[in-house]
Order: sequence, then structure tokens, then C-alpha cells
Amino acid sequence: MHAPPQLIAIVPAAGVGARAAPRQADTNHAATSRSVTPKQYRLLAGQPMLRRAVHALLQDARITRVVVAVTEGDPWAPEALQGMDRVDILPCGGATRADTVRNTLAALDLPDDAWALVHDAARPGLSAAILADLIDTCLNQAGGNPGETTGGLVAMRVADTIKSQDPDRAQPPRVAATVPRDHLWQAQTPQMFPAGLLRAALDTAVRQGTVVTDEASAMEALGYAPCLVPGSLKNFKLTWPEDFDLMERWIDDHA
Ligand SMILES: Nc1ccn([C@@H]2O[C@H](COP(=O)(O)OP(=O)(O)OP(=O)(O)O)[C@@H](O)[C@H]2O)c(=O)n1
Ligand SMILES: C[C@](O)(CO)[C@H](O)COP(=O)(O)O
Repeated sequence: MHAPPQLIAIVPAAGVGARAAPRQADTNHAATSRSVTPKQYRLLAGQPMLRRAVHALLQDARITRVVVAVTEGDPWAPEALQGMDRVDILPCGGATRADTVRNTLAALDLPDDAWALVHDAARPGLSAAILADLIDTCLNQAGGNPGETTGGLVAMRVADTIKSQDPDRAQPPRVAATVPRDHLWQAQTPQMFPAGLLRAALDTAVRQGTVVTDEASAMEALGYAPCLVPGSLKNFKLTWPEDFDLMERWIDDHA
């Protein structure tokens, strides 16, 4: 009987949330001064966003450990994650999200037959069903042998008409063209890949000077075609100030 594969979740949580202009920061968050709370520590219906994202991952028992990657000297994570089992905090934050993930994979030095599942701290609305669907899809590929699989990511089919902007006409922005949307998907997270392959892919991207904004694009650059697993609007990434109220309404409505 095969032992279940080691499946480690990595939560990049070393950003500052610059695009989410500081709202009235949560005064009861003891370790934080009002103006510099990174968005992953802002409260959503009373709980830090990071805690909600980690809680979503812990709903699947196949995830053996959740590693939260923070900036060196981050004072907020221990309080935000207090009392959560199977959770470790590593000071592996890098200059970019990809650097944070790459640093964490290097620090963990996982066996090649382990799986790495990467999920944004800024996506607290992940459902257990979508998480399970991604894990099932990846483990069922080629019998779950990491040596024979391409991994996968949660994504949403594009439902709107897509326009590209004319780069030479910034103010006001002008349309350059309408982009055919039939086969377009908007990447979300989690994204799940064999740990050794993902580490090699991210290292290759750095060596080649390729900027990658998600794990799948680094794997694609090596010629892999990750599986697309349908996500949800609720699994959106909190990026802009108005996103917080939207997510809080969702949480309140489903409490
Ligand atoms: N150097 C970085 C940058 C981002 N992230 C993490 O990657 C996730 C998605 O990134 P994003 O939404 O862009 O967060 P920020 O980079 O914090 O936001 P901004 O770009 O507005 O500063 C977040 O959980 C963020 O904490 C990270 O771990 N390390
Ligand atoms: C990984 C990601 O969430 C997939 O859509 C996205 O690329 C992160 O981008 P960010 O600018 O680092 O938030």
C-alpha cells in the first residue's frame, strides 16, 4: 500500500499590499502600527486575512503542513496564526512573490516526490471543494507519480470581453484591440506541482531573467501544460481597497 504523497502548502505572505491603500487599520491588532499593516494581516469579519487563507488549506487532511513565508522580522504572523496546527512560519520573503516561493522551496528542500501547493495569503475565500478538486486532479494524473504529471492550477474562464490597451495612449487609456476570449482563463491559486520540478522551474526563470507572476508560468516555460481546475469568483485576490468590504460582505452572508 503506497504511503500518501507528502503535500506541503506554501503561503507567500511577504508582500506589503501597496495597491490596497491603508484603510482605517484595525486598532485592536496589538502588534501593528496603524499605517503599515500589510494587507494579509487586516481583519476580515474579525479574523486576519492570512488566518482565513491558511484555515481554508487546513480543511484538506492531505495537506500535511502549511508553511507561511513572511518577511524577515515580521512581527504579525505569530499572533495572526496563533493556535493553528500543522502551520509553520518561515522568514523566506523575497523581493517578488516568485522569489518568496523560490526561497521557501530552497529552505524546505523537499524530496522530489513531494508535492508543493502554493496559495496566496490574499485569497481567503478558497472553498474546500475547489481545493479538493485541484488536489484530486493533480494526484490522479498518471497515477499520482510526480515524475509523470504536469500539476495544475485553479483558474476562472474569462466571462467578460477583453480589451488590450494602446501602450502609447495612456491618458485617457485607449483600446488597442479586443482579445479573443474563447480559450482565456484567469489564473487564481492554489497552484500545485511536484516540488522538485517547481523548484527547478523557478530557478530556471531566475537564471534566464524571466519574470514569472505565478508558478504555472515557470512550469510552462519548461514545456509543461498544467491542468486548469475551475475556481470561483469568491476565490478572488484581495488587491484594491474596495475588495475588503466585498469579501467581508461575503463572509457575513455565509457566516
Ligand atoms: N515579495 C512578495 C510579494 C507578494 N507576496 C505575496 O504574494 C501574494 C499575492 O501578491 P499580491 O496580491 O500582489 O500582494 P502584494 O505584493 O502584497 O500587493 P501589492 O502588489 O499591491 O504590493 C500575497 O499573499 C503577498 O503577500 C510575497 O509573498 N512576497
Ligand atoms: C499568483 C496570482 O495570484 C495568479 O493570478 C497572481 O499572479 C499574483 O499576482 P500579484 O501581482 O503577485 O498579486
